Amino acid sequence: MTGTFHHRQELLRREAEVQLRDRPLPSWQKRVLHRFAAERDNGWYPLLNQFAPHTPRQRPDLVLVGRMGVLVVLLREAEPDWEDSRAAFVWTAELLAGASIGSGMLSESVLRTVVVHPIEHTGRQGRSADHLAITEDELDRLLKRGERILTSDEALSLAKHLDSRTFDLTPIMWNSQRIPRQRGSVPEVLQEPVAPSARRPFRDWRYFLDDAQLGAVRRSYSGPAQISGPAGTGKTTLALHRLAYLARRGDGKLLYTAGLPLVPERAGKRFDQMAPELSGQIEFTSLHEWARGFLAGRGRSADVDDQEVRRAFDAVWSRDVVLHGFRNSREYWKDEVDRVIKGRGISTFDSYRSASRKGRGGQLPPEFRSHAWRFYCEYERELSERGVFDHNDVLKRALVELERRPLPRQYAGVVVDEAQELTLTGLRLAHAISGDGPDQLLLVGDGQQQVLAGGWRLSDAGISLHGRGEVLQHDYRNRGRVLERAGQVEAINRFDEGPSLPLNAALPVRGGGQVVEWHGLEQERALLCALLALDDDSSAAIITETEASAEHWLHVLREAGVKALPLAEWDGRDTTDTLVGTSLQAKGSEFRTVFLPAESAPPPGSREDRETHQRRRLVAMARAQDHLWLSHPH
Ligand SMILES: Nc1ncnc2c1ncn2[C@@H]1O[C@H](COP(=O)(O)OP(=O)(O)OP(=O)(O)O)[C@@H](O)[C@H]1O
Repeated sequence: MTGTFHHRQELLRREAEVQLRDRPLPSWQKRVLHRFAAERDNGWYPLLNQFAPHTPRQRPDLVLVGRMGVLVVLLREAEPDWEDSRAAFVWTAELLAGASIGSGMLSESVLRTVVVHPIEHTGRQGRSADHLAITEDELDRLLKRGERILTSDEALSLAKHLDSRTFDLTPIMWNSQRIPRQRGSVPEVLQEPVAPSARRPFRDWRYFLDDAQLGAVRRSYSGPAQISGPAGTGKTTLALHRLAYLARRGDGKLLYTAGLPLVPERAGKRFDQMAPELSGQIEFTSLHEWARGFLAGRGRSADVDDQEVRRAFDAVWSRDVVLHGFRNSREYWKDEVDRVIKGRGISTFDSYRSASRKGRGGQLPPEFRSHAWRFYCEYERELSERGVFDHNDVLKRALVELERRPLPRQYAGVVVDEAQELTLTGLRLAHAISGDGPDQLLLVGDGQQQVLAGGWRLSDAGISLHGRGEVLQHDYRNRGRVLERAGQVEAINRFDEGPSLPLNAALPVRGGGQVVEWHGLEQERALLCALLALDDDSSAAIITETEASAEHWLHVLREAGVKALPLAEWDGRDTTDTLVGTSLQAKGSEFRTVFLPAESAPPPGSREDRETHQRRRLVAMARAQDHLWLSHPH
């Protein structure tokens, strides 16, 4: 078979020689092209630039499409400029925009720029942030090694798509009207089965950005900018692509941070899948972690003893008699201290008396403001007597330290995801890290998904958008029925910064989906049956409102022998375990199937509790891609 295989390759090579005979290409480039053409039977489709060898500097000489992806090939004697190799990549990516494969779309991750040099080239070789540089004798590295990320049909449809989109690329050794059958001589190693794209998890990142997303990725913003849009519209996706775009420009380190823990780590994992070669240029960390690391770097201790902080608060709460009378909720007063007083950086009673309590609903009568202030002062005293500080103090200290002595080298750009969850101090800190320069700060968020108390105006932090905002509308995550159901949740957006859209105005990209509304007495049994009946091992999660309920379901699953993982411990990696956690812990994630069991917690009393409850419910439902299982109290 090997003999036949080589014979066949030799025939193809000769056929290519004939086809390229009249092209005035240097002989080394011809050798490379013959080699590529000889791979036709192995499912590679070459498209040659019609101007080659006088290809414009910023265009590829050749695009090669195969099961290992789309190669943007530059045949160059010398190392191309960074801008040229990037421009060739972008040009090809733009041609591919809108190309679909099976049920999915493509992402930049299938594209790779490769610079091929003549054999005698002695300059830089190997992988750079932007491309792989090899010499002509190393072509096997491209053609034989590497992960197969497309099926043969997908590769063919992409090659055809490219052929139909431009006259600049001409198929060589294949014709989009008449595709030669692949021969039986294909080595077995190339015939490994590839899961049909329909069954691949949608989060594979095999898609290109839509026009609105792509525009925002590339736009040059003269100052801070904002991306908003309902759940599932690709805000994080866009932010990550923008980071990749900025990283490729190579102006320095970038920061992705968020107003919530877990989110940056999961985003980092997504980024690794998308552009692993750029991961080293971007720091993924929560704002609190960033502040702790920064203070530690300045020789200042910043470790928070959560238990001691809790004890300090509980000591004050247990002595209180007045605030209980206004609202008997520890969480409410904890939020007042954390998210309003400390979160807004209020340091005198006078400023608290007149402070906006944005996002807190209901008025707090003046006498209660003074009690709340006294409560706060006692809490501060408790903290200092115990020799500890809380998370707000860490952010505040970092902010003060940064104002005292700015970063020696600024980030080339800062993305703040889930921005609606930041406190005002958090926002000020993010702004102090990024500065106001062009492309320095990108705020990403959706007020309808705000799950933590509080709020602010950008102007409170001295940030001005001047219309630099984009609103996304196409929901790529939730199938039609899931989106319709989640959109019915009355989740009020109290976060009125910049333009926004509610979930029920989002346009589903994928129809169908399934919503089960379960009513009955034996919820545990029903949920377990539905979980076990899932026809595949794609991702599933049980999302609850309270941590106690999450604990309960973890226990139920484990008792039933179902492998379960707490969402709080999950970093975003693929897993076949069922994930269990609260809607807060589910932020920045998505699952094929989501279960929302009914909970026995007392119904929320105050208006703001009810609103928060509804927003959390929306967040939970909007994590579901295809199936949503809702249980209703009997
Ligand atoms: N242009 C696109 N084509 C196909 N899929 C896309 C596109 N943009 C985003 N997606 C996919 O849609 C899903 C949701 O994207 P993403 O998590 O970025 O949304 P989001 O707006 O940040 O959501 P949320 O606000 O709920 O966190 C992801 O699976 C993402 O890969």
